[in-house]
Amino acid sequence: MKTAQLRMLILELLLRIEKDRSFSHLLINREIQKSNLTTKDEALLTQIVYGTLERKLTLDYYLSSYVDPTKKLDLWVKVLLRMSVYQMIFLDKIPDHAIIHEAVEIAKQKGHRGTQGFINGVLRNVQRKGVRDISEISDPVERLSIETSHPLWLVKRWIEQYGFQTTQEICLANLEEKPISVRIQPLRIARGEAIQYLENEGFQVKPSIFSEQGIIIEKGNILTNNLFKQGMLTIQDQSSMLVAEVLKPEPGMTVLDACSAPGGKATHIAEKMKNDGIVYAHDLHKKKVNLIEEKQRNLQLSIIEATAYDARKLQDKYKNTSFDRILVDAPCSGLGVITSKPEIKYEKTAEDIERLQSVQSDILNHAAQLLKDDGLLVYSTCTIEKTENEEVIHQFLEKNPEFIVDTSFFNELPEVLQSSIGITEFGVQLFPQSFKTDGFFLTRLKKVK
Ligand SMILES: C[S@@+](CC[C@H](N)C(=O)[O-])C[C@H]1O[C@@H](n2cnc3c(N)ncnc32)[C@H](O)[C@@H]1O
Repeated sequence: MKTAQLRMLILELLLRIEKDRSFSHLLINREIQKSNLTTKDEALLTQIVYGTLERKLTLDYYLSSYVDPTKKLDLWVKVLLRMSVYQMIFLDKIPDHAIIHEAVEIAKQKGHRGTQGFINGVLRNVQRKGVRDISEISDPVERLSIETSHPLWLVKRWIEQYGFQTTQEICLANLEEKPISVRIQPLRIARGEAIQYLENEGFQVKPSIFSEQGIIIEKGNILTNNLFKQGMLTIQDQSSMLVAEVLKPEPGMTVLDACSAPGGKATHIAEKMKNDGIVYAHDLHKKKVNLIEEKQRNLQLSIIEATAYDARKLQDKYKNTSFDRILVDAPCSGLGVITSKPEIKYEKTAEDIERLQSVQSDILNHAAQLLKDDGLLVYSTCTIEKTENEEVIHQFLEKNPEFIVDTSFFNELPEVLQSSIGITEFGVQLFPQSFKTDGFFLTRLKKVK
């Protein structure tokens, strides 16, 4: 693909993410599959799209020296300036004059002469005079917000919850690349065998400490690998692998997965059950239920029965059934997965967090009534918000005094994990900076005997 064409494609992708609130990773993957890009172009596209998104507030701060903030700009002009400045400041692959030339060429195709001149002028200023120094921002909280490109309200909220230093670590970790991790399908391949195979294929990998099924891929494209294509491996963040480990499902059990799509954890549970027993997997959205079925097929499992159902009404469905194990992997703000989905930090609001807490509590309250007396229930989310985690559990325990947090699960975690993360009276919160995983919360509940 010609350079100008590639830049135009990047601009269009960024515009779609801005306008349609599309998930960047889904959009990029789809585009890569469709466009037949070379590996080099693929890497450049991914880097510029993610980088521009990740650094949006920093880039706007840089641009504010040369663009009058009261001037109304078309969205494409703003995005084109951002992606150009991103390349000029954060990448050293392409010379500034080439970046400016390409931006002006794009402007030629999309706008009129005035816009070309404007874009050329702004970028030439950046080239000649450089950008504003962030260290000039005197307020440390505002500085952190601009430096790491996290909205001020979110930074303030995290500082209230975790203090300045942890918040700074969270924000910085959200800008770091996170290695992909995969889970072996243990009924089809052993971890050692998979590691050997991948190493022979030129991959750089290492075993995960989170789960005996986990492998971290440090180098190599797993999507095109045969083990992945044949369903011997599935992609899953290491933090998510903890869920089935902590739930401890056994062969022959009856398990409920209340919020299951796309089935990452349901399939892990089925693997741990040696594909013997039954996992009732539900999701609110019918379309998403297909994803659970597809994952089950790919991994050659058969005990998951997936149907669309609102988890807030589970008691109506299972009037005469109770479960050995229940998983509530609740819908959440996703503020723990900003590394892979940077747009989340700009899109979520404090109101979203409050609204989600009410859905989470509702689902947990309903699902928990279906637990057998000696059963175990895991509640998890991929967010670092106490409102969606600790507070949900706190309120649940107040309403349901027959339940307690089964803190013994902490001692079952790998020792390295135990020594680096803490458990509160409500559960375990993983941060993205601790192990290069998603930010993730989980806890295990059981009934008082
Ligand atoms: C965190 S995701 C689940 C991820 C899944 N457990 C996995 O490991 O692949 C939360 C899911 O809850 C679903 N959901 C949202 N509201 C729901 C409800 N009221 N009942 C059931 N599922 C719901 C969403 O569609 C979403 O797929």
